[in-house]
Amino acid sequence: MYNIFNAIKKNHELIFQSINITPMNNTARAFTAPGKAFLAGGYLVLEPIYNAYVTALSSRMHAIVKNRDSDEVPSSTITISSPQFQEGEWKYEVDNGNLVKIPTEVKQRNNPFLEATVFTVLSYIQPKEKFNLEITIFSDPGYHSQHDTTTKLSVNKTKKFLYHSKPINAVAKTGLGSSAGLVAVVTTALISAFEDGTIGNLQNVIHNCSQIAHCYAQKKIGSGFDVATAVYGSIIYRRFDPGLINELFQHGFFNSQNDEQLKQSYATALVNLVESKWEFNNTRCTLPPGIRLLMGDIKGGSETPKLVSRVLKWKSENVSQSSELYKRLNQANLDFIDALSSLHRFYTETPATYKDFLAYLQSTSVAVLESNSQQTDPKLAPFVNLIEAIKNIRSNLRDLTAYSGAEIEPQSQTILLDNCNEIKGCLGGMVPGAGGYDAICLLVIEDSINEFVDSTKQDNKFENVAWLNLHEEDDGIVEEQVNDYSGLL
Ligand SMILES: Nc1ncnc2c1ncn2[C@@H]1O[C@H](COP(=O)(O)OP(=O)(O)OP(=O)(O)O)[C@@H](O)[C@H]1O
Ligand SMILES: C[C@@](O)(CCOP(=O)(O)O)CC(=O)O
Repeated sequence: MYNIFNAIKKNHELIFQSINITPMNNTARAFTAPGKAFLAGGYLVLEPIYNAYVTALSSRMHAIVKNRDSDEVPSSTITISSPQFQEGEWKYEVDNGNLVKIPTEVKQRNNPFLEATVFTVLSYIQPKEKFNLEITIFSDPGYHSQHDTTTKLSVNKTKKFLYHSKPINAVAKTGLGSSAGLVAVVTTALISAFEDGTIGNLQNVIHNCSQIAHCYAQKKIGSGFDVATAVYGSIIYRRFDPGLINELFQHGFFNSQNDEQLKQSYATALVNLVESKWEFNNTRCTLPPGIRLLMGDIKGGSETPKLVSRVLKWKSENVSQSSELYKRLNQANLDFIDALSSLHRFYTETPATYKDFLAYLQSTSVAVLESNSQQTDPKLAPFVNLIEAIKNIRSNLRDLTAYSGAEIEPQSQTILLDNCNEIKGCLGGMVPGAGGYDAICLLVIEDSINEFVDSTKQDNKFENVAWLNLHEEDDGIVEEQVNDYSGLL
């Protein structure tokens, strides 16, 4: 009979054949993973048939991992510190003979995302030798409120971080996906501590482990767009089958965590899942040349789980109305994705003409273009299609708001986005992700961005918006220079 366990083991050994499972002493490596702006596909992306468009950001989560002398500790230890936050240290002591075990923090400090990451990676790799790992986390300024902070720079001034006076749970977030970035970068740091190669060939393993750990920490299976973006960068994303992870979480191990046989079969199921090929879309993308993402943090906030459960309830109770609306919203999302790729083609084929049109658009606004739509130059079509797609995404999200009662594009956000459309250089904007009162995302012509921001500063229509100092950087996980963190570690 074909022995599935041996097949899995063989594959596992193949993946790790270049990996030295004993951590290398006193070496350090640094990695970063980006935050996200979810431009198109919210709600629909919960189903594995719809594509979404997610942009990776210049705000990144950092992890520097060091292998310390294992003789310094009584048993294998992972110490994770996040020095920008009060009480930001979590220490996990584990037994190499018993790694398929949910670790407890030595001082009972709870960080479900770190706990889930340590649990998942150690159950997956099961290092045989004793280890003593030290991981330091930093998050770029965009992730959290900048209120009540002090700044520290690295010696060579390439890294700048804000230090908060409170613990992580008491500091307001801006919604860039801090937990997804954290899980992805700590997963990478942990896996890399046991290998001596580059991370390129481990990207899918890192992604799958991170998705499993993130779902485990959240106690729910979201679409995973934030974790996928943290690993792969800006992507057109269609989710994986949620059944993959559901099945793992229904394993008997979670009901009887001391049963040796269940531990073994859980580890086998985990290895199998991490190393299998997941069906999902992670096609790389990037915004067209000369077009910049501008994100505004809004005073106020919304809770994604509440919005999601309201939409899902309405959807299940209104099957035909919801399927028609989903169809229209999906078409608008696909038109948005198509418009962006036609702009890339336009630029590649005739860069000079593309730049001329961008310059023309700098002198006008979406509101003016809409009022003159009859006279618009037909050559402007690729840009007009983008503007039109954004308009259609918004009008369908407003319908979703009205039908479901979930405040996805509430009236104050409609007014704000319409006001942005009055300003020269803005090609339109939307409520990102689940929407609500958290944020807005705009596409603005790069050369107009300073003028755009300045004109909003003098206008009280924009008093509730704080423009975030970030832009698209389309890379996923990358390895950084450890020296760039000197003075901070
Ligand atoms: N710099 C950090 N250091 C330590 N833990 C962190 C850090 N950033 C995030 N976390 C962990 O992630 C949790 C926040 O995760 P949560 O999913 O609530 O927010 P988020 O991912 O930023 O949300 P959103 O998807 O809306 O952006 C924190 O409570 C903490 O456990
Ligand atoms: C509503 C949803 O589709 C997007 C949530 O996005 P955000 O966390 O608001 O950026 C949920 C999900 O995809 O998990």
